[in-house]
Amino acid sequence: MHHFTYVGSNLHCESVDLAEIARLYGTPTYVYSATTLADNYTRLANGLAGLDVQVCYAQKANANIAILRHFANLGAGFDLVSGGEIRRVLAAGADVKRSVFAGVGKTEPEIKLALENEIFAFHVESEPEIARINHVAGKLGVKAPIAIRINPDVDAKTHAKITTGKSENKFGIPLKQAGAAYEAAAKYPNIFIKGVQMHIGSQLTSVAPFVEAVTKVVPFVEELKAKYGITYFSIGGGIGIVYQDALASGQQAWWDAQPAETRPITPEAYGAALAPLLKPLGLKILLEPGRNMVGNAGVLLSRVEYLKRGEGRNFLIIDAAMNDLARPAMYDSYHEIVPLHRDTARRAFTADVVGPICESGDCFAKQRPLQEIGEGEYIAFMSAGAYGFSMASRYNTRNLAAEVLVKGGSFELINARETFEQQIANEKIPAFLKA
Ligand SMILES: Cc1ncc(COP(=O)(O)O)c(C=O)c1O
Ligand SMILES: N[C@@H](CCCC[NH3+])C(=O)O
Repeated sequence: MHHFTYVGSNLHCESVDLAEIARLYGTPTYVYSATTLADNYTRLANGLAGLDVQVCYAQKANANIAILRHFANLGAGFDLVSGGEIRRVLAAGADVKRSVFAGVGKTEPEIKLALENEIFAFHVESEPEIARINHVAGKLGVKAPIAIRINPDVDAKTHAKITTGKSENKFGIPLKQAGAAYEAAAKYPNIFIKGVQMHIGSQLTSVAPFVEAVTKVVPFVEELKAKYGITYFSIGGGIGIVYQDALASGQQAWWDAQPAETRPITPEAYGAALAPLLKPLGLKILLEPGRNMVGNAGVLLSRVEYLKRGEGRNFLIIDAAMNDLARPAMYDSYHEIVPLHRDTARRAFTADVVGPICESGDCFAKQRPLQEIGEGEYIAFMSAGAYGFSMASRYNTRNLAAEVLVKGGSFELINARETFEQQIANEKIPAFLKA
């Protein structure tokens, strides 16, 4: 469920008219619902009620410090993949002690920063990384807590670019080699074996691959508990969200109307399927959800610049582009596109919705049925809260979008639109070119 809905003819986030935000701050602008964010956190934590659960929100999905603070206030830690992400936790005034550090390429300065801030654990992705963590911990005179990321070789049945738990993926250590990796880790003087981790992919739309992976790994987890006294098992993130029919899926009635076999995954179904497998372990269970926490809590607002009527094709040219929301260009992913002002009296038409960037890939939707809409009107991309702003770039010297957080009837800018001065500030012309 989410809190984006039409009130009369106008699309609202909670009780704020989104057109008001578009007019006030301009576009493209991301808008997030604080209530949806909180609901998503609570539903997931409650889905595994009865277990000792720690939610480590995967910050890569949306790293705005206001959102981090909101989740931290609710009790979340974070799943981090860079020194920059550690710095964001600190900037949000949150605690790194409840956070884990993943990623295949951790550098020495990043490991040092994590240790200095007493990271909950490193999620180790290779044997050479264990040696490096041991070395940095030794220099600091501390013991580094680690968990090894297991690659269970399970098909997550998601997009090839975001599946991570197959043996051909670069992530983790294969289950068959993991025992030896733990034995090697146990020999290092500055390493403390704390847990075990896995993450099989993103945007999973069914619980079956999660069940398969957990079932496959559980005997090994039991062995690790007996051998090393590990205290936690992180089952990663990956729970998918609804992209098609995103607006309707904000209503309970929509979920109830879906046939049981094809009903999209919910935190409740995820919890119900996994809790019985996890409970007997008697371990703390870490979850690393990203998309499911923020995806349906955000929209991207954009303004129509031109309606170009091509040969047998309409092009709706808008002021957002692939640099603002890269998912359609990168993964051919679908985002529902809706007008901020709905007018049922208007004709329907189909259009390619495109941005102003000089690439044919700068296309959000092809031949999309829409209400006829024209210059100066606003649209919203639904389900844009995850991997939207966090993947934005400045391609074509475009400034990064603004971000706004709504709660009830209030809203506040949580990231002002970048200016060209800010964008260019770090660049300089070297003296040898100033002839
Ligand atoms: C290690 C790890 N944990 C958690 C996540 C979050 O994934 P998602 O946003 O699909 O929940 C990712 C990204 O896929 C990841 O690589
Ligand atoms: N960036 C991807 C998800 C990657 C998940 C990160 N491990 C997306 O937009 O769907």
